[in-house]
Amino acid sequence: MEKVTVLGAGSWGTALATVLADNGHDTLIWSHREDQATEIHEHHTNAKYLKDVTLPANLHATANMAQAIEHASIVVMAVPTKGIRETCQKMMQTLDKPVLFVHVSKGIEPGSLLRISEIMREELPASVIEDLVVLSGPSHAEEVVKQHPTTVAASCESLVAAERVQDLFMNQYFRVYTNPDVIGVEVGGALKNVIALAAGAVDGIGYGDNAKAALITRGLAEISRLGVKMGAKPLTFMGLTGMGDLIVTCTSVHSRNYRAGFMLGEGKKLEQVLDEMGMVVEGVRTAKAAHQLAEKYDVALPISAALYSVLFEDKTPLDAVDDLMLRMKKREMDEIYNN
Ligand SMILES: NC(=O)C1=CN([C@@H]2O[C@H](COP(=O)(O)OP(=O)(O)OC[C@H]3O[C@@H](n4cnc5c(N)ncnc54)[C@H](O)[C@@H]3O)[C@@H](O)[C@H]2O)C=CC1
Ligand SMILES: O=C(CO)COP(=O)(O)O
Repeated sequence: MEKVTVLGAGSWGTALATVLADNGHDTLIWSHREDQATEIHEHHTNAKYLKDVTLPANLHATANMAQAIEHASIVVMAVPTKGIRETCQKMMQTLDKPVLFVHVSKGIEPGSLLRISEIMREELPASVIEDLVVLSGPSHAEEVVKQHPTTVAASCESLVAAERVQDLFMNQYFRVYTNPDVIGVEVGGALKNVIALAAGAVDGIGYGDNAKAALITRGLAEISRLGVKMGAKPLTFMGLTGMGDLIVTCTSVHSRNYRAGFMLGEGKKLEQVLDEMGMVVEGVRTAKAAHQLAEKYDVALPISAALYSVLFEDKTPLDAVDDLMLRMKKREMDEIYNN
């Protein structure tokens, strides 16, 4: 049995804490909100994020970071990308021992263009990082808490650390593979949210399955093209954290990115969409990062660029699709890895 603290009590932090508690680990979840910690600890619910779910009785919660850190030999970082730096800084007020970190967030920081593991290594001294493993893949919280079969990958250069995380989470309904390609896993997880916003938008416009299949396929091409330039292995994008997560996010009603995109396609403005969602829509910030990454690495990311113009340049989704369809002629395969 391991002593695990999950930082972040939204849908994903709570669902993963449930898996850990189901596996018999001594699991504590930390929320930055006192009311939410109390709800989880005393009532075994987290109603805003996981409706009609009763959490395991052996899952505990706190809003006290010092207590959360004191508890842990393993820390799971499950806050949205925007909160990663702040949470690391809060943690460092008390953390003075090495722990194994697992992060499960999917984003790239605009401006710095850092992946989550890079942000964490920037904020945390090496002396407190025993190892840092990424856990990612096609995994909606709403299905995990129902114990529906789910597969993900634990990614770290150290196979020993990746296997420890594999053992920590793995059970009958939650299957974990290992993958040493941290860059590919993080880039795939972050960029699929941008494509999912676009997939939601084409459905919101009222277009059909042909358009969505095109977005998924060409979306994977542009994610791979960028990822390879950033140092990822091409094959990773064919796996769970690439194609797998892209499929689930572009096609599931559970996806906040897909649902936000759908509303954009219906003609709603971004601000209104984000208000209505009330949960994190990671693809919006990552679309900004993608825009900057395209320039930095000199890679064409046409779907991400079209989405960016809808989100931040007031282009209508219909016009953005027209622009994509009328781009200059291309060969399908030559450009995937050679731009
Ligand atoms: N929901 C899902 O099924 C999955 C989510 N993820 C990723 O997990 C990460 C977290 O997402 P969710 O839990 O789904 O989001 P959510 O919107 O359901 O919950 C976010 C939680 O983080 C808290 N929070 C916001 N800012 C914070 C900060 N600065 N410091 C501490 N806590 C803060 C909120 O109060 C809330 O409890 C995201 O990067 C997401 O892409 C990954 C796989 C599946
Ligand atoms: O990453 C996810 C599923 O693997 C969750 O996606 P959303 O953030 O779009 O809900």
